[in-house]
Amino acid sequence: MMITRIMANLAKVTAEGVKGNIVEAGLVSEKDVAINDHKVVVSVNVPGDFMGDLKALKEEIEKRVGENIPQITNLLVVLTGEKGADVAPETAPAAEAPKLRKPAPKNPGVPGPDMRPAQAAIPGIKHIVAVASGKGGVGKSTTAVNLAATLAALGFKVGLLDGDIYGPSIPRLLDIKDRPAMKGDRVIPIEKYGMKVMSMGFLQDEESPVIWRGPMVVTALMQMTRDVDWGELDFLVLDMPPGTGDAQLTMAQQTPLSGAVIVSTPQDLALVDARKGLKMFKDVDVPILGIIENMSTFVCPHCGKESEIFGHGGAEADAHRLGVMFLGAIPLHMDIRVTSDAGKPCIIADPNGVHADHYKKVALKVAALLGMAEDDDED
Ligand SMILES: Nc1ncnc2c1ncn2[C@@H]1O[C@H](COP(=O)(O)OP(=O)(O)OP(=O)(O)O)[C@@H](O)[C@H]1O
Repeated sequence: MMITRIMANLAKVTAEGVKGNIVEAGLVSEKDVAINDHKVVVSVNVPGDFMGDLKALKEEIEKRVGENIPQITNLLVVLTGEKGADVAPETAPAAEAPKLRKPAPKNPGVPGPDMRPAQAAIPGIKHIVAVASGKGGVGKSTTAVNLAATLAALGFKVGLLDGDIYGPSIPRLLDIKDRPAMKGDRVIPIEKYGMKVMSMGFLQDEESPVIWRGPMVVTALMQMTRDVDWGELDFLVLDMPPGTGDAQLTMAQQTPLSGAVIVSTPQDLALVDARKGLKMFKDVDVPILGIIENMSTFVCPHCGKESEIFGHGGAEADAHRLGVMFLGAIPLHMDIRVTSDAGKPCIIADPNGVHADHYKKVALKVAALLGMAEDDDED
């Protein structure tokens, strides 16, 4: 079995101040190795008192893991833990935190071995905006893709990161079948519709998803945020995994977010799900930019008549009651689903259409809230 051979290879790695090898010392065990087909992700937990050279340790692990296992086509080694986290952000000196973000709470109470204070900003990226939802299926990814593509069409430099590594849908929503290239040890994002896009989906097969465990989700995402050659960006739109579990919470805490946008359907907003999303970001001190109501009204594709199936209108009031901004409403419309399925955001499929207009309003509001545009919309 491949896992046995990988563990044997890992047991060949020793590190300064670590007793025996890294397996014996408990830095890595079978549960830290994810194998998907021919792709392997190894997450190694470096203790806080480790005094050795982290980069050398990472390189040594990278060199050893694949020895005599030619079947491995992709290998991702992630150092986690108090110390290990220092190795990835080589490119991230103590830059100024995004201006909206308050300093990290001293004791945010986030569980997990790789808990650290909020990250330093990533050089070159002005704002990272998380798109989140309290639960799945509300159209979060569709909204993230449309928001990012619209910002790009408005002239901003935009990256889109699919953080939904459990079920990455962005390759499908943007009809991307290419695999990203590497430049040195950095991944070059795929360019599509004027955006730079990165997704775990580019590295895995749709049929056989990787089984991720909490801490690995976070470290994989951090690598995708920092080890990708994003260049200069005004916005990096981060499509979060749906829900508000520990992985999402840690992710929200460890990514230098300028703010979060919550996507909700009208019926969920009145319920607890959207509130959970809000609470999650508040708990880790990430500013909530506002709520986008998705599938707000139903527009009949035959007669064009709008029906408020879910009682549209309450969402805005609910948002205000919850003390957050209402960023706009996107109707439930067949065209949005059809163009998404065809891999085209609305702004590309019909740049002057009514749906593109809805997303433009939302995108401008987000940009304005982050000080990147004037918002002349009255509401
Ligand atoms: N405004 C809309 N009008 C019509 N269809 C929509 C709209 N928004 C999303 N959809 C459709 O709803 C489905 C779910 O959307 P999407 O995959 O974006 O949801 P999600 O919240 O990201 O789901 P997941 O929980 O899988 O991450 C898709 O088929 C999408 O095309």
